Amino acid sequence: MAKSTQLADNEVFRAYATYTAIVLLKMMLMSLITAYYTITRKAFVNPEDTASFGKGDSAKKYLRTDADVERVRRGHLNDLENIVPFVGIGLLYALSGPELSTALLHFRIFTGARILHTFAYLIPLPQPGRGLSWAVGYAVTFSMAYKVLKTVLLL
Ligand SMILES: N[C@@H](CCC(=O)N[C@@H](CS)C(=O)NCC(=O)O)C(=O)O
Repeated sequence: MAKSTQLADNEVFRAYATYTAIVLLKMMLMSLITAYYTITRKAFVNPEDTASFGKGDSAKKYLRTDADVERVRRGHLNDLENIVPFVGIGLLYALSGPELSTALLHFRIFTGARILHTFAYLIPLPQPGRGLSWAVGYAVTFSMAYKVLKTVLLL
């Protein structure tokens, strides 16, 4: 086995890497779900994607938007708006020397909140389910940013 680097020996960094990989994989799954809905609903947004259904008007009817496909796309966009900040701020946070238990709490709550947000958006669950899951994830990232600034602030 290759020799581990110092970062991989740091438990907080390992926790960060673990949960970051989980939420990024979850976000990547949104592409597959989008593709599934696009194909099963036969709702395409690019003319070239309908080519296999023939030419002219027979293919044109598949060039449309579908409520379910758009819902997954909005869920994916919301992941981008929230998971990308988590990845950046989470890395700075992991390097700012937090307690392992506190860091794990942040990472676990964020990951759980984003998974819940996806279920709430796709099922869909009645509000405020989605709103609350979004707010919890957002608050976790905010809390990590606060800790980073409290630790390293240099203006
Ligand atoms: N870009 C978001 C900003 C606010 C936000 O993320 N709200 C959460 C809780 S209501 C959400 O799930 N928004 C739905 C979405 O982004 O499509 C929006 O337009 O709603």
